[in-house]
Amino acid sequence: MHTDSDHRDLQNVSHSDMSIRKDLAKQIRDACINVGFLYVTNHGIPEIVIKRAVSASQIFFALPPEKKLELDIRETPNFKGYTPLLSSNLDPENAGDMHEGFEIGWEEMVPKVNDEKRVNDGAMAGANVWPGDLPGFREDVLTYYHAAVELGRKLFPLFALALDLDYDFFEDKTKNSAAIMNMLYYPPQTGPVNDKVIGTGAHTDFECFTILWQEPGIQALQVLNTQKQWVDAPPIPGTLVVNIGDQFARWTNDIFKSTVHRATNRSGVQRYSIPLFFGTDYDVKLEPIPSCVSEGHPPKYEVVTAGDYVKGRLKAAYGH
Ligand SMILES: O=C(O)CCC(=O)C(=O)O
Ligand SMILES: [Fe+2]
Repeated sequence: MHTDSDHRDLQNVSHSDMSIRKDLAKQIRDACINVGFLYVTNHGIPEIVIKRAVSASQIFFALPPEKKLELDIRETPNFKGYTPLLSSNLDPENAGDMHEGFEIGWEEMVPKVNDEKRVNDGAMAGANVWPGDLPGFREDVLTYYHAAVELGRKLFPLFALALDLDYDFFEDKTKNSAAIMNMLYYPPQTGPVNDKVIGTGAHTDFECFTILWQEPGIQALQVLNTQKQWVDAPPIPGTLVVNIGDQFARWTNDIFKSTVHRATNRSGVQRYSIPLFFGTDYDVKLEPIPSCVSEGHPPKYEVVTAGDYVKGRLKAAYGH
């Protein structure tokens, strides 16, 4: 999971020469079909943007509990805001996830009166909530969010090419704002190891793909390989992790692998991570791409809209 062959250099992600883009897509295809996880370099998000978002996260999670609970995710429509420790649970076998979170969806940096993107969020509509007295917090978090969304928008054409589709196949399906970002804080877990209490329980992500920043120097993320062994996916400086989620498994009738993963922080120090989950627009139906279906490989999944699907999965994770 962390050899050079798992790295994809995104320098040419939007190259004007389509054959160069197709070469890159071919490399991505292997990772999508075989492991569902890859590291990307030259991802284009400036280090300072990452740094500011992480500092903002550290300051937010250090607030007193009652301040954070003013933004309780259980009190907002459609999963925006603060998740206290142990109040989400991604693996029903577990007692709850040993992390705190702060979740946001699409928002313009300068709020618009009629933000068309957000208005079109349908099943997932609901404004972000922000702490009142943290100067610069919203700006630092949204700056990272927009940079990561921009990266995500460049990756959709690459995934389309990796599936032998036109590069713009997902363009009319990704016009709105189906990008949820979750800033995560994992307190150190020391003492006896209890397999039922881990940072983020074993799960697959719900959307098309995830772009994950993880704290350098701390091993926590693990990926389940085809032999059902947990393989470490350590943070690698200068890279981001990109992994396939269940919407892509549905689009591709399981040709792209949405791989089970989990995270636990046994490092003895605090850990932060920031996944950003990209889906197709919430009103788009998750239908298998024709070339991924055949007589020998019939459709595996019932067709649902992306919004209903994500909402259902979030409800299960947050228990409301
Ligand atoms: O914290 C991490 O490294 C992974 C988090 C994750 O998998 C998730 O939130 O879906
Ligand atoms: Fe995940």
